[in-house]
Amino acid sequence: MAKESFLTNRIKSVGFALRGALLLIRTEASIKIQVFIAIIVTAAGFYFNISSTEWILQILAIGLVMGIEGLNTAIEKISDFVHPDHNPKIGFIKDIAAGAVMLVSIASSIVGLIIYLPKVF
Ligand SMILES: Nc1ncnc2c1ncn2[C@@H]1O[C@H](COP(=O)(O)OP(=O)(O)OP(=O)(O)O)[C@@H](O)[C@H]1O
Repeated sequence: MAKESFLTNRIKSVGFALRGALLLIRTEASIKIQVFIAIIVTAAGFYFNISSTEWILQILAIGLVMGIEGLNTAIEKISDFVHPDHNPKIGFIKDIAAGAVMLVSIASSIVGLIIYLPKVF
């Protein structure tokens, strides 16, 4: 059987990644909240006519939170798959992954406050 071309493989990988992103948004409650916040701050960006630099920082903050949330979800799924029972080590792994989401969420919230507080007050 002929090997698939580099381009075909890349296109397939993009398809798998898109399916993963859609699955994440459809099935995970926390990412739904993050998508909602992303829509609100995007609307705020247009409303307050933020600068290009502010858009770049806002888009990076949104992407970072959602990306880390995706990895956190993947870690939770792997943990539940390899060890479905209660286990302190699994709890520790899940707590660390959740901590990573919290760290980027705090940083992103601070970015949002720095952008919008001076515009509102
Ligand atoms: N198998 C387990 N063994 C020990 N502790 C666990 C286990 N599963 C979950 N926990 C504890 O419960 C917490 C929540 O885990 P869970 O998998 O329910 O994530 P979640 O709250 O659904 O996360 P998210 O809201 O991001 O989907 C973990 O951070 C961990 O402290």
